[in-house]
Amino acid sequence: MASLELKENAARLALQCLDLTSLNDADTAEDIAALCRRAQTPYGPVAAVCVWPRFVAQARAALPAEIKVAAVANFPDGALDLSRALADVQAIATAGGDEVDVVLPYRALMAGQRSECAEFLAEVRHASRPLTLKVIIESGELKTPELIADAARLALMAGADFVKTSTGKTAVSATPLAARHILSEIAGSGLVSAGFKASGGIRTVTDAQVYLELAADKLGAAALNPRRLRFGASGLLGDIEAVLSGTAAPASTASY
Ligand SMILES: O=C[C@H](O)COP(=O)(O)O
Repeated sequence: MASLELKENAARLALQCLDLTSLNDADTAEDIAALCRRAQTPYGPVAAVCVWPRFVAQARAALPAEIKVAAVANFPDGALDLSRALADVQAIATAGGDEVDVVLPYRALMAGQRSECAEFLAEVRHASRPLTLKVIIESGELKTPELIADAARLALMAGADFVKTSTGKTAVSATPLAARHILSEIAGSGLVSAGFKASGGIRTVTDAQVYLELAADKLGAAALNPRRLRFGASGLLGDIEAVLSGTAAPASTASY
């Protein structure tokens, strides 16, 4: 298949799997209105928008049901603060949100508080049902393959629907290496409905192609859909649209 066609296919998949994100401290209602307009592109809808809990009701009212509204909990610091996380979950659910992206207390995990983290996730999972739950493990801070794999296992054992790499607020966000470790845990879990979300620093279709290839390799090509794969990104949509409108530079290489 020609590389340009592969890149267009990647752009289409990335669009279908995109959690179009705005998580700036200074976000306003006008910013979120603009985000919701951007979510409905000439090439089709994104999977979801991802916002602060205080914007969930506005986003839900502005969007068709096919576009999910995700919001963040325990974000971005990932404190071991269950009451705050549960308050975020409650706010998201009450406002009509569809999906919760909760930050794992990753510093607590690094400090050896594994059972506390498991309990935290179990409580968040319980409180967030029936919403989709994504657990942000902050792989760039965990750093080692062992901790990244263990965090992914904890998320999956708690019943997370997705394991998500990053908040986008730390020095290192999604990396292909971290993605490989997380995808291996998802594949090894045997949970055929569990998915992967790459987030933070993904700006181009070429960036996204790397994760599409990894997901296809580890989970199978049938998993390249928004039920199993998401991209969390604030800046990727522009390049997706450029590729789909034919104005982007031709792809160099791609295969999956
Ligand atoms: O969850 C998604 C991230 O916060 C987005 O990060 P980004 O602004 O680097 O795309």
